[in-house]
Amino acid sequence: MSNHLEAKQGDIADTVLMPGDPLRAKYIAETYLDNPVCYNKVRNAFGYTGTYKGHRISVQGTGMGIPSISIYAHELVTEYGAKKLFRVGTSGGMSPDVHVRDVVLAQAATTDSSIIHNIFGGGIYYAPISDFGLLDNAYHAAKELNIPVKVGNVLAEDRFYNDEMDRKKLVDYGVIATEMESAALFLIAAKYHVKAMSVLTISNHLITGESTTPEEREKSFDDMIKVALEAAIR
Ligand SMILES: O=P(O)(O)O[C@H]1O[C@H](CO)[C@@H](O)[C@H]1O
Ligand SMILES: O=c1cc[nH]c(=O)[nH]1
Repeated sequence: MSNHLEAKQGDIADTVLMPGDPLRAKYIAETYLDNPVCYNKVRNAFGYTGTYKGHRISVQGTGMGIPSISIYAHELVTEYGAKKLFRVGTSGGMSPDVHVRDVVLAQAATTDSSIIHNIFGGGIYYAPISDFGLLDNAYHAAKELNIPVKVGNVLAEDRFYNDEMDRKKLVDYGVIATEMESAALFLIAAKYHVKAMSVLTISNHLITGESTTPEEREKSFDDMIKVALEAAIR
């Protein structure tokens, strides 16, 4: 048991998929895992462990934003020994090169989060990046599954509603999509010498206005989930 998870030691696998939405965790466990067992219901942040093609995998809802995922990532790694973390999340398209339902592999996560900058101070802007091995696995898993992916720099921003953000400049500098957690996940993984990456689905587009319903967001992003699961067992 940790501060926010009621799992017992051994209940959580080394490899954990981490959607922001706890109901997406339930959907992934019930749809893709054999014999899923729910190990956490604290705060409705559902967590399950089961097997995928014979490999033990957990899926843990992390909530929204850097403070929330930081709690779950920290406890999964330091209290339960998780070693490979895959965020599976929705994201807003920013570049004209991405469209609704595209799968994005986050190579790096640019951020405005003071949580990240405050760790280093002294003018340092740390560059949180995906683990190259996991990224490589996800890229090749997607190729084998015939699922097209875009690989690039994503924005992990502190505010969902943020009309002060200069998105055009970020797109000019290669940022393709926005979400709210990856920078913290990559930073925590670096701190504890474990591996992390993010597989995202474009759920809406901030420039074109394309969007999806909450039900679609909860259930229909199977390509992202398949890429993460296949990457996890490679
Ligand atoms: O779909 P999830 O994984 O929650 O991710 C995205 O959706 C939430 C905002 O709607 C933020 O958590 C953002 O990162
Ligand atoms: O953080 C997010 C997630 C999905 N869509 C957005 O526009 N922002």
